Formats: sequence, structure tokens, C-alpha cells
Amino acid sequence: MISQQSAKHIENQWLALEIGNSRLHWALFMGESLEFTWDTEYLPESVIQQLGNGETKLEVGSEEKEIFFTFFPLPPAPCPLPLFIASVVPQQTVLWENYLNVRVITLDQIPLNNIYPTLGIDRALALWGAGMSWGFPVLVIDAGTALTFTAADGGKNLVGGAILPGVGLQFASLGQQTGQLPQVEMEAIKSLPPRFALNTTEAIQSGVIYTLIAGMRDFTEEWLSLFPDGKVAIKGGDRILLLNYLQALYPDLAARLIVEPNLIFWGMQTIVAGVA
Ligand SMILES: Nc1ncnc2c1ncn2[C@@H]1O[C@H](COP(=O)(O)OP(=O)(O)OP(=O)(O)O)[C@@H](O)[C@H]1O
Ligand SMILES: CC(C)(CO)[C@@H](O)C(=O)NCCC(=O)O
Ligand SMILES: [K+]
Repeated sequence: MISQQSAKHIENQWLALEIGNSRLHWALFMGESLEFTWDTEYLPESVIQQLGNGETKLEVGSEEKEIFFTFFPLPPAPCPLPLFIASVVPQQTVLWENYLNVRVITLDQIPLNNIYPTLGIDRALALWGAGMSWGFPVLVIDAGTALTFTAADGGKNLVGGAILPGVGLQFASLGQQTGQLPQVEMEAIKSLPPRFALNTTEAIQSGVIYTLIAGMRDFTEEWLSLFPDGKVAIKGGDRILLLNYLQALYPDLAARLIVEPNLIFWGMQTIVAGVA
């Protein structure tokens, strides 16, 4: 038997899914409160279909598995939980089309001014989430698959931004598109590499890391000269790595950064509260 209170809890629950270019980012909300976040790989189509039907068991060969325990760090939910999706990967978005209780968040739902039509929903939501949590003007640095800068002024107008390959993509493209360069793994970089390197691996590390940090410093300083009271927030899978290097090289600048992995979820929360 489910008690009144836990029944009410379940009623309030919803899932937020951010479909990124490398993986999925999940959050479980209880009303407006963010309970829990986790990341997964992209899910198999069969699993998505079953989740969307409210099925909780998955046949793997002759075995039956709990979908939730297998793919999520959560106990099974009784029904398909309401699901809100923000996606920058259209081929992944369509896989969730048949989920019983799904809403895809689109740019027109975000109350920022001056948005251009092809702006990534992740950038818009992170910017909105940062502004709503820490105030405008705000610059968001997203250190994900792509590294992006996205800024809004005090009137919630998109000022604009920039897009470049993220840390992993820079290493991968050098490793894959050249005849002699090795694939450098991020885990191999423990501390700042020597600036002028005398071996190939460290030369790649130096080139990628020092120019990324210089770029982050340059965009941030430019932002702060335009908006001296502006906030700067950083998110994304490589945020800690880059923040550590920024800290080592430019501690004063690093100290100004708000580090918040969940900016997109905060953005989604305010949008969902408005439309749900
Ligand atoms: N467990 C992990 N799996 C994959 N990438 C990871 C992991 N931990 C850290 N990263 C780093 O995160 C980066 C990707 O960032 P993130 O997960 O924020 O991107 P994403 O899912 O592609 O989202 P976006 O499309 O918004 O960039 C990679 O460059 C990688 O170095
Ligand atoms: C830049 C990425 C890949 C970052 O995830 C995403 O926001 C996107 O696909 N944006 C569309 C282009 C734009 O934002 O101008
Ligand atoms: K593409």
C-alpha cells in the first residue's frame, strides 16, 4: 500500500533530460526542488520505448532486468514519470517521441530577448538558469563537447557568444586527422604541462590547454570590461579540469567564476514551473 504522502511525492516527480553531444544528463525533480542528477550514455531504442510505455522490466536474453536499476541510479518509478527534454541532438530527440508524457523544451519558451533561431537550446537554458539564479548580466562558459561562451545583458537580451571545439574534441581531432599525432587522453594530464614541450604528447597538451585557458581569460576579461558587474558561470564535463588550470595561471579571474554543473536544469525548472 502506498501512503497518501508518498503518493503525493510521486505525483510531484518529473524527470529532466538534457541530450548533449556526448551523452545524456538527467535530473529528478520533486516539484521545484532538484533531488538528484546523473549522467548516462545514450540509451538503446528498445529501452526508451519501454520506459515511455511505463514498463519497468527489460528482457535481456532469458533474464529480466529492472530498467531503472540497470540504467538509472533510481528505484523503479510506478508510471512513466513526466519527462521534459532539452536536446541539441535531433536524431536522439525523435527516439523519445512516443514517450507517454513528454514535453520538448524549445527556444520560444525561453524569455530571453534577441535570440537567433539556431541558438542551441542548451546555451539558452544555461544562460537563463544562470541569470535567474545569480542575476543578469551573465556570461556562461560551457566546457562540454563544444566549448561555448554565451552572454546576456541586464535587460535579459542575448549579447551573443562563441563556439569552439572542447578539450576532448581538440585532442580527438588531432589524434584522428593526422598521420603522426597520438590520441592524448585527458586523464593523462595531472598538472599544467610545460609551456615549451620537448615531446609530442606534452606539446599537444600545452597547445590545447594553454590556448583554451588564454581564450577563456580573453573572453572573460572582455566581458568584464563591457559589464564590470557581470557574473561569469562555468558548467560542462570539463569545467573542473579547466577551472584548475585557470586557477593555477590566473587565480583572481578563477575566483570570479561561479561553478555550477546544473545551470540547464535550473533553467528548465523555471520554464517547467511556468508551463506545467
Ligand atoms: N564520464 C564522462 N563521460 C564523457 N565525458 C566526460 C565524462 N567525464 C568528464 N567528461 C568530459 O566532459 C566533456 C563533455 O562534456 P559534457 O558531458 O558536458 O558534454 P555533452 O554531453 O556533449 O554536452 P554538450 O553537448 O552540451 O557539450 C568531454 O570533453 C569529457 O572530457
Ligand atoms: C554549440 C552546441 C553544440 C553546444 O552544445 C549547441 O549549443 C548547438 O548545437 N548550438 C547550435 C548553434 C548555436 O548555438 O549557434
Ligand atoms: K552537427
